[in-house]
Amino acid sequence: MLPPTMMSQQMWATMGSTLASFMFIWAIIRQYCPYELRHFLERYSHRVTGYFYPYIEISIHEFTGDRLKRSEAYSSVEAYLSSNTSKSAKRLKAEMVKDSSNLVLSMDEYERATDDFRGTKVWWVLFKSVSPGGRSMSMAYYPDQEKRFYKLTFHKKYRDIITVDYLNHVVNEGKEIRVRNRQRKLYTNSPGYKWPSYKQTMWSHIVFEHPATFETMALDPEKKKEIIEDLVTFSKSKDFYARIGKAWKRGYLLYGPPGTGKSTMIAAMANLLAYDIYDLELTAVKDNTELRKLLIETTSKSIIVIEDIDCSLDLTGQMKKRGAAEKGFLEEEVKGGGAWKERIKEPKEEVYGGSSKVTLSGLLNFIDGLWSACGGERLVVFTTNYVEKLDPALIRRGRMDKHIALSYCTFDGFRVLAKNYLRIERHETFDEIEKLMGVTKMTPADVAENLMPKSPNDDPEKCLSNFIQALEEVKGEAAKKKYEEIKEIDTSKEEEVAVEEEEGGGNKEVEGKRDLVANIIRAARASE
Ligand SMILES: Nc1ncnc2c1ncn2[C@@H]1O[C@H](COP(=O)(O)OP(=O)(O)OP(=O)(O)O)[C@@H](O)[C@H]1O
Ligand SMILES: [Mg+2]
Repeated sequence: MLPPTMMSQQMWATMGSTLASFMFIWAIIRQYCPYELRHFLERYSHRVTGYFYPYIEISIHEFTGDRLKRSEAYSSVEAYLSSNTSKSAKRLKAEMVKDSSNLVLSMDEYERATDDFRGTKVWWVLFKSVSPGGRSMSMAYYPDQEKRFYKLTFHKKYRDIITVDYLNHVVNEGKEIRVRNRQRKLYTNSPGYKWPSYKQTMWSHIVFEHPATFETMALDPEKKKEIIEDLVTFSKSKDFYARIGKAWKRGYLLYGPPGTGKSTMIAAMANLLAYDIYDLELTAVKDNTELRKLLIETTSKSIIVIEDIDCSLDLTGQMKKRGAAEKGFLEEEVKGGGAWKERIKEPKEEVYGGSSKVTLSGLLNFIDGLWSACGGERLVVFTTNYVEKLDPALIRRGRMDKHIALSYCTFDGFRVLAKNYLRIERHETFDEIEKLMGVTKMTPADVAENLMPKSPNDDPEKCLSNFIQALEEVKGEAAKKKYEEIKEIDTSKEEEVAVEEEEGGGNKEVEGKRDLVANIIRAARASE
């Protein structure tokens, strides 16, 4: 059977005149007949037309009920049609839709578009009706109200396939298109903020526009490939997680010295998967109940981040006692670096009225309790400089499924940064740089800083020579430090030797050490 749009001219003419006569008679009846009769006729006229009109129509309105919220179904249909029917529709409109990152094309009003679903043809039309404005009883003026709705028309013999399968397909695909095109957000729970009762969410947000990608990250290529594959596999595993009965989420623990790219990697993850980020400031959370509320408000396709987890929560009961001892540990860890001193982190002050009552068990519940399954498709990422300080329960597999160590910059990492910063892939100085990087410890943050032009006239050659100089300095500093340490041991040993020699014996170990110290001093002087 032909659709209404494709009937022959003659059929249209016959139908048109019948309809006109019918409308005329109907107008007279409406005016003169009593309400009961009119109501009866209205009910049965639909049935009568149903006998000779073999099409079914479904309307999807933009606003329903109180007009406060746009209908989800309408938005999904709009997104679906914008990508699927833009080829068949001839009049389209382009708009910058709220929360969308680019121009969105959609069918213009009264435009018809066809779609094909498993060999079944359907027709979509966007209609607009205007209800006239006027004055209310209080004489306040209210404007004309435009109501838009999509009308879907299909033959009645396809009722089941269209009302169930096709509509589901349209809504699901439309939702996915909306997620893909949306403006991504960076959410945070502001510390100490008193949430007004009318405010519906505990998160505040800005548009997320971090430029980091895995391509621009200085990371061992094998490791990079492994992490990307892990993330992409996760994002495509909805059915797998459902089959094994596990909530669709995955925990990542990123650890390493400051400036090795933990925060940068989170931004790269979000950009790879087009996820939002919820940056959770744990010390600003009053208690476990508030933590759960925050969790419930997060949406799917997002990364929940807790940075410096060791500084955020008294996981071992030792947080306040830490300090100097850990600083010492960290200095040991990053002694090869330069700018690390400013980046050493103190345990964070609790900001919620000075008494955050979030406990370890509250946090464990947050990660994998019953509530954690709400929303689905989420990554939970913890970062820390002190992985060994964390409670094993917190980071066991299943909670933090993947542990990623980020460390000092390798030569491969340097090459990525040289390509990003200087647009150089190969240079005669690279061999020397490779040798120097083999014996020094420099974080990617320091490498990046040293590759930056220091004046407007610095060309890539100059930046590379600055970098080599910085590597030499780090090497010299490390050698000096080693020398100081050995000298210290040596002095104490010398005292022992003096006693032993007085007693008539020699000490081979100390003699060996002396040679080593002499070599180190020579190396340190050479590098100065
Ligand atoms: N692996 C990397 N690749 C590219 N750039 C990096 C990398 N690591 C660090 N950087 C650069 O150094 C800066 C600091 O890095 P980032 O903030 O990610 O370090 P971090 O590991 O999170 O440090 P912290 O432990 O102090 O939070 C970044 O802005 C980035 O420019
Ligand atoms: Mg960081």
